[in-house]
Amino acid sequence: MPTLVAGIDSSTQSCKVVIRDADTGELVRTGSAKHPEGTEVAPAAWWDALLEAITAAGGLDDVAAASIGGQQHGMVALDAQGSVIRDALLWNDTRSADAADALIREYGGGSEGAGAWTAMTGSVPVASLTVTKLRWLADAEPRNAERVAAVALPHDWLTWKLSGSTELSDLATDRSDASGTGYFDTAAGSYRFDLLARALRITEDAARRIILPRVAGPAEQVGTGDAARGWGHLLLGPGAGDNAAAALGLGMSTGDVAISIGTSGVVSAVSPKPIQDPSGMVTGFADATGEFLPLAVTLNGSRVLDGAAKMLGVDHAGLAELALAAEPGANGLTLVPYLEGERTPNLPHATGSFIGLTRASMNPRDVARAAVEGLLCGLADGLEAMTSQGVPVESITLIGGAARSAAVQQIAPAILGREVTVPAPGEYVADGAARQAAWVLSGSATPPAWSTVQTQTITGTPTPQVREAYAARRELIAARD
Ligand SMILES: Nc1ncnc2c1ncn2[C@@H]1O[C@H](COP(=O)(O)OP(=O)(O)O)[C@@H](O)[C@H]1O
Ligand SMILES: O=C(CO)[C@@H](O)[C@H](O)COP(=O)(O)O
Repeated sequence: MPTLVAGIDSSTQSCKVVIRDADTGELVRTGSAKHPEGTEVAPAAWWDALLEAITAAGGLDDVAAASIGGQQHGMVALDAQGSVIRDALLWNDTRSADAADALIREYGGGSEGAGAWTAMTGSVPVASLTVTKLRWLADAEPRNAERVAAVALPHDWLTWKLSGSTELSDLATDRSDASGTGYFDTAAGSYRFDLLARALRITEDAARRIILPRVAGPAEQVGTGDAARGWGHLLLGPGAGDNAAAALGLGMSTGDVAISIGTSGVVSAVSPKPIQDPSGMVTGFADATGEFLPLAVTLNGSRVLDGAAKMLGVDHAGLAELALAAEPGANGLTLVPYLEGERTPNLPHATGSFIGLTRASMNPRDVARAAVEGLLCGLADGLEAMTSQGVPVESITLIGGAARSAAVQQIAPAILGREVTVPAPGEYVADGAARQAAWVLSGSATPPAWSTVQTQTITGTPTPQVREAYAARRELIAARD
């Protein structure tokens, strides 16, 4: 009987579980369950979905270790009894945009404030980061803020739930997710209680009494499963932020870039040194192995295509067919896809716009093409921001739900100006978590060398004119919103 490990991806839209052979990485079974809609979610819904996905994956009775990768930044505020104080504000909830501005102003504002934050944490605060959500809580719901005894992130809280513990001191996380809070010094690898204090408008002494999950090493066991559920045999890994878990699942190293098109659009790259970008385009997070994982993240990923398909009355295959039937540039039509506001660039109150509609372009093919091109142009901007920080780019791998779109796969090389590789459809975040679990189990210095991911390489003729048109129109929207 092979030794089995479980990897979990608790992402924005769903929870996925993969069970793999710890030695070879071979996929044994899977399960998934949906998450509720919305940018404010009761963490209990993630727990229910995790239990459902575990059951769908055949349970954990024969599994030796598990790790969780999760959507980053979500604020899970706990009281002294370990109860959730209010629904979690997710990474894509923009109500804390003013709080982000205020936190930057308090350090000098503008480039001075942004520079101070990158020096302290690696990132400029935007509404996505937990620190801004805590400031929002302090200002909008002071009674709730007063009750905060611990702050966790989605993956930390779920790992704690898997353990069955109700002791706040058992909360544990990893560097990758801690680095996305905005109160963690990513370069030094330690919490900044002064920033937690500032966020909550309390003294640093009071902030030090708030429990933040212990930051475990990349392959450190953080507990065991809940014995009451029959999981006492299960070793628990520290888990990771979803993007860091994906990097582990893909086996990325310096020079490799992943472009993930899930709910978020993410450009990520492994870096041996911390990245600090005061422009805020690139966030200087950590990875799940001891290195760094700068990201450029948009709020508008797969749902741009979900929305376009719905508008055109087609499914995803139909949308891809329409987009591929159109010419590059969509007859002059551009979609600036800020449907949920935007984070990169930081335009939390922006809305989306079709620009350049004419009688020639007002047809389903060009609308579909503009949707795919607009989505990819936002990601190309993120890639450019990454290279401008000196991050090397040798290969680009497309992952996430919308990377299954034939149109995304075919049009990406033209917009990015580089070939892309597309791995077989899979759950790379959950796979990375499973690899971490196998690493924890092995006790070895490096993650297990599972067989490499099979990929297909796709090339295309670059279409810089499409990006130029997009850039000009993006600036119109930035000036407007
Ligand atoms: N073939 C496809 N073409 C375009 N989008 C797709 C396709 N298949 C799935 N998606 C979209 O991918 C998203 C889910 O991807 P996923 O990476 O699991 O997201 P998340 O990690 O944010 O929960 C959904 O918005 C879904 O509609
Ligand atoms: O905010 C970020 C990263 O900074 C997002 O990438 C979230 O981590 C959500 O990821 P998906 O659920 O869209 O994959």
